[in-house]
Amino acid sequence: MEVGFLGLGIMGKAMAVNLLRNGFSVTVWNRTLSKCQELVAQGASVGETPAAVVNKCKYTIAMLSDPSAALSVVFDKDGVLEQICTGKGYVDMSTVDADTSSKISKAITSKGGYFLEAPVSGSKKPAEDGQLVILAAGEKALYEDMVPAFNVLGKKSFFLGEVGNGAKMKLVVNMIMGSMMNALSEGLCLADKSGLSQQTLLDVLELGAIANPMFKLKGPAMIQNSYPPAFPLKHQQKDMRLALALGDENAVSMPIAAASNEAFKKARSLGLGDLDFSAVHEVVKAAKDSDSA
Ligand SMILES: NC(=O)C1=CN([C@@H]2O[C@H](COP(=O)(O)OP(=O)(O)OC[C@H]3O[C@@H](n4cnc5c(N)ncnc54)[C@H](OP(=O)(O)O)[C@@H]3O)[C@@H](O)[C@H]2O)C=CC1
Ligand SMILES: O=CCCC(=O)O
Repeated sequence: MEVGFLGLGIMGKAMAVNLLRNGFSVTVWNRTLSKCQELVAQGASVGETPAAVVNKCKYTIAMLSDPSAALSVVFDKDGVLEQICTGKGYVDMSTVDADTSSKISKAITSKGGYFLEAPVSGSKKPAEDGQLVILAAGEKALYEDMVPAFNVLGKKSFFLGEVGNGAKMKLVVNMIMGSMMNALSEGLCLADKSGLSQQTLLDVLELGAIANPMFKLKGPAMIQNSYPPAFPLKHQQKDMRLALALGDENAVSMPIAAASNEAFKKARSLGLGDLDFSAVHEVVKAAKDSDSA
């Protein structure tokens, strides 16, 4: 199966490599074109523009940072829209809001193309290991065509119906995740300030009802003030912002998410946006230090 792949950031690179390793023929494009070279070394071809990739491939996947990037790659000069046509499919796996996804869907389908949104749950390591959870919605026939690729990229795919449902599900999941990260950070601070071992707290959590892979993976590094980026904090803040907007639209009060968003925003303002989202711990710690001063 030949696929195009647009966007070789933390996630896109790992996903494209996985497709190559599993026998897919992959043509890649990235805004910073030099990042394509690592993929070429692993057997990929390069398209000079998104339009060139779509022209070459029946199916094109995108994994881009945010709504503005997702729109730009489709609508700008040399973008996807210039070459999409009947018989071609476009699969956007970026985390965006439902409105962005709908705009892209309408544009693609107006040219006769098929559109699927397919954001993912799971981070850098699951992307490398083909263990993502895929939250697809849109054109069912395209979903079925993509099953061989989704089986390589993920451990489970959901088809959630009409365009927007995948985006919304992803935002709900990440809203919960961002709030959980803030709760873990506060817990680590509380343990520390009250004379308890943070590592022992993690050991206790791991054995109880709220054990989860995120606490297990991120907790030990947080204790060491280490935040190597797997899921960049700037993207988590974008997801909190988009989830809060979804809450506004539906009149759902989300005070916990709103407070967490403020902490992520503060972290961004301190220049921590490119670190892992667990770096919000620095903001939570600083607040606790100033409270006790
Ligand atoms: N990291 C993670 O754990 C996860 C991330 N996601 C989501 O996946 C998406 C990608 O995340 P991730 O790989 O971590 O992000 P990165 O920041 O590592 O990569 C972002 C990608 O988007 C490209 N890009 C940014 N702006 C533009 C633009 N205006 N036009 C064209 N391309 C652009 C970047 O190109 P360039 O190299 O030129 O900067 C890069 O290829 C995001 O929506 C994120 O929320 C979903 C699940 C997990
Ligand atoms: O959007 C990012 C999700 C990260 C994760 O699921 O671990």
